[in-house]
Amino acid sequence: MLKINHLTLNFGEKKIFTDLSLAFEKGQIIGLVAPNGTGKSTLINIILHNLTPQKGFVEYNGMRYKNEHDIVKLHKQICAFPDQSELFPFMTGRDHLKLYADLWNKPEKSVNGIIDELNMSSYVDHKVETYSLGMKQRLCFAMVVAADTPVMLLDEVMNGLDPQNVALISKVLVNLKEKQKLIIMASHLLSNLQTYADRVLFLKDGAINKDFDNKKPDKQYLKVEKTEELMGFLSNLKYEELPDNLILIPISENNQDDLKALFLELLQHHIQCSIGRISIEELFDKIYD
Ligand SMILES: Nc1ncnc2c1ncn2[C@@H]1O[C@H](COP(=O)(O)OP(=O)(O)OP(=O)(O)O)[C@@H](O)[C@H]1O
Repeated sequence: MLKINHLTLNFGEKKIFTDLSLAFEKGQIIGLVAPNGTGKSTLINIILHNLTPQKGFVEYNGMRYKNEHDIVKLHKQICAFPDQSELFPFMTGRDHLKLYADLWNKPEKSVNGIIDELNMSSYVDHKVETYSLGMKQRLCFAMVVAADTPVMLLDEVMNGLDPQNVALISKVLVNLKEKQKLIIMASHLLSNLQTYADRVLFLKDGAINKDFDNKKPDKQYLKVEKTEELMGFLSNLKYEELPDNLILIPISENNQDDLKALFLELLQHHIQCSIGRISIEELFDKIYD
């Protein structure tokens, strides 16, 4: 569906992405995770064609940003979460929603359903200049919902929201995913990604350091410290390696006899291990420590 092919982008001497390739499928929530200043917004801006990489290209269903015609066609398919500074203070929230529905050729009446779904009816007919931070944030999200594009790019959508509104937006995100939208969200709210993201990408040093499959957030792993001795016992097993020498062996994805054999080796060689799930927060700490 959406692909990023061999992307390289530098700001002067500063390397942001080096030969980065990624493919995304519809009907998924993708979490984009990294410490401040790593490149999450830059990646979103490249997908939107606000930034042109030095090398590589973005592709959506075979279309690429080649000329004005392609740019318009692609922008019909991709909508980004607007920045609050892009809102017009003297317009109402409803005006903004109608504007986005209109720009993306969506029926104006869809706006009423979005207002109800996002619990905005008490303020949506007031001017934006009277809104709190969280009310504006909900409006910006509602504008993306009104555009109703197959790809939705959400940079820090949960910023400034109270827990009830985080839960509300998360519920709408799940509905959008069920309608086969591709949702890419850069976020620092790791517990929220843990619950809702299907896949979490950890950006580091110009590349994806970890592409974590989070479809089964309760998946159990056997966790063992990486040593030369241990690696000798893993030949038949599926495992993942984390940057700080931790080996994760997914229990449900391995043959039970192979796991039993590994347990015996661990016992005989006095190698310590533990069993449990791995959280996005734990991965974050390990990758960026
Ligand atoms: N237009 C620009 N010119 C020069 N450097 C830039 C530009 N835009 C971003 N950068 C730099 O690129 C790096 C990545 O920035 P980016 O905004 O993508 O980070 P981020 O991961 O989204 O951070 P945050 O979590 O703070 O939003 C930063 O070091 C930033 O200073």
